[in-house]
Amino acid sequence: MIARWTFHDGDRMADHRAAHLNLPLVDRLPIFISKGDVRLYDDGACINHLHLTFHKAVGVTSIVKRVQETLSYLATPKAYSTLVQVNVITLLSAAFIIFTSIIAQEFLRDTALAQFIVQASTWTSFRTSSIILVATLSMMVIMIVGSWFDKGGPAWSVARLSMRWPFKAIHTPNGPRGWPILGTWWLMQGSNMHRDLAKHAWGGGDSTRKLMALSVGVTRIVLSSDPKVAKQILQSQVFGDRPLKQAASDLGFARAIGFAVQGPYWRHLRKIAVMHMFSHKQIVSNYESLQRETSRMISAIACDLSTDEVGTRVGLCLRPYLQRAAVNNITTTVFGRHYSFGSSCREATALEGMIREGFELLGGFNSADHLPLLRHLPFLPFASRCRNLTRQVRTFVQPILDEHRRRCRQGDSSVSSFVDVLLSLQGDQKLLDDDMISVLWEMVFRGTDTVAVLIEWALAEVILNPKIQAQIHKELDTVVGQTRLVQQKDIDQLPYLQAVLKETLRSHPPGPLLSWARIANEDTQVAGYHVPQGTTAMVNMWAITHDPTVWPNPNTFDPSRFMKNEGGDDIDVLGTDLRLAPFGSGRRVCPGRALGLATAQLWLARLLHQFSWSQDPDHPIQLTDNLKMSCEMALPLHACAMVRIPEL
Ligand code: HEM
Repeated sequence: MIARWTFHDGDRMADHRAAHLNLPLVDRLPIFISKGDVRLYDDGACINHLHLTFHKAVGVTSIVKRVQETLSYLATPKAYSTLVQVNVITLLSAAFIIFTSIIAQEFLRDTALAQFIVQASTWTSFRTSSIILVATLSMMVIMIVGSWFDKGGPAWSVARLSMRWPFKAIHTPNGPRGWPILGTWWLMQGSNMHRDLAKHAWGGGDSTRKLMALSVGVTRIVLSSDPKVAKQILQSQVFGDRPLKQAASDLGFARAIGFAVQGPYWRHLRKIAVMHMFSHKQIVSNYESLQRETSRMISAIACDLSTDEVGTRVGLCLRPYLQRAAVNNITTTVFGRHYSFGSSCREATALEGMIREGFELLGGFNSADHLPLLRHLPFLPFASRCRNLTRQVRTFVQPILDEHRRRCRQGDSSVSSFVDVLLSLQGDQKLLDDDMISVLWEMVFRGTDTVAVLIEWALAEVILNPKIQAQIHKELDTVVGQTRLVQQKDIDQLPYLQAVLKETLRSHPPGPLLSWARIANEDTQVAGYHVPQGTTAMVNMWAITHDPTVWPNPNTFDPSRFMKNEGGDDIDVLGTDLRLAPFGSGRRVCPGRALGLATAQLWLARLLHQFSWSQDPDHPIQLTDNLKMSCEMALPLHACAMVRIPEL
């Protein structure tokens, strides 16, 4: 490669090196250099080494440009948080100096040393720190007051200030006004966050429906509630990374598929996931264990069914059955192991505890993700909880890896679980143990609650709509009959059951905000708005699936909208059609979607084939959301069941 480049006066070296010459970045500061040391590389080898001298034309344009660059830097969130830190340090130093002079006066009294300390602190350090303090406080007050008047909250105000200086017209998205420093904090948490965000997006008209600006502390966010704009975000390479939350980072998830940054390592993991862990062959080979776990769940439910003294059926809380089956389903797939929950099995209890703790840490709102200074406060237990969990997970998973290795050495080369898949990788495909633990543990987190939550919602809707239940029973009896159990191969012949599941995914997407957000890795345009690098991008899938302009009568549970023979649209839910993309879309689409869907279809089919369900009069069903890591029913589903087809 022979690269030619004419440097113009005032050009930024760093940009040219990165953009045109493929040269290593030496400095990223927005400064203009007058002398340059340029090396040209071809395939890593230095082929030319030039010393260039630039002659700066000192004119009005270059001075304005220089001021503009400096102010742009000052108005970035990074500079803003530096300002806050300077302020805190200044306050502490001032307090320290006052304290020292008081002590000196008190203990050294009229000695020469005391007089020196008092004078020095009064006239030098104290004054200097006071000036810094007043200056930083005034800047903060100006920024805080300014941000109060700006749409989208303070993080957006800071970004706009940086982008628009001096007087550039940049089109940025609109959004609700935020509190100083905190921004629209109140909108970004709570069990109904997806609904609140949808109300704001719809309330602001077409522009905020397409793209709404929000701020939480220093985090600048854009949120889309429109299928076309959502597609633009999710399928773009620019939004191919995720913001690394403190929990994800402390739990080692930066080395797992969900949070690894786009690059050779992430591509390697995705390839392993697509080709080995979630390949059609692997999913088919899991059918047997899936059937076994489903049978165990159904037997447990059947075993606990009872009637009271007058023969009325007693209701069951279904959540524990679904959750435990989901954990076992995923642990047999991932580790090749089944756990006996509810017994005195210590491993099962530990596993349940770790999963619960992981959900709380990863699914909860952590202020330190948005105000990084808080991470340094020693009395917040978040970091130590993450460290404890990481230790526990390692202690739990490492022996499983070791045991699989031992079996392998003894000649057992069967590949039946994800652990086997990862251990069977050879050469440069091999992963380190710690990386394997992160990958496997992420699968356990992601694969566990989603399916259980989905089936709980599906059963609740079916029980509330007896006609729908009757139609599923009719379809099942026609296709499967009453003399055998549902098999995986029957699912294709059950279009109505599939439509019920799709309608559940539409009405109650398990990840209404697609769970984990994306981040812009460079400045870009979305829906005609400028979105700066580092902006967190979210999609409100719940808002899309409840938008009457996208789905007529969105609040009615109507599976026929997916039945072709009833005039419906049998759309693909795996990420191609953004009107219903509960598994996300693009390069970060859920790799476990086929497995998750196959599990949910079999569970629903078998639960409805083998039981007839009705409301528990003591616990009327309420369709209220509770958004945690996934969006579950706020009140767990209680229902009465009558056996239609016993476990064979
Ligand atoms: C009903 C079941 C499921 C639903 C609704 C669901 C939903 C999602 C969603 C919305 C995302 C984010 C996609 C995006 O950013 O575009 C995701 C990512 C992910 N899911 Fe699932 N999921 C399900 C089941 C599973 C299962 C069973 C597994 C694994 C065993 C799994 C593993 C993952 C992983 C590893 C990611 C991160 C992918 C990446 O960032 O590259 N999911 N899932």
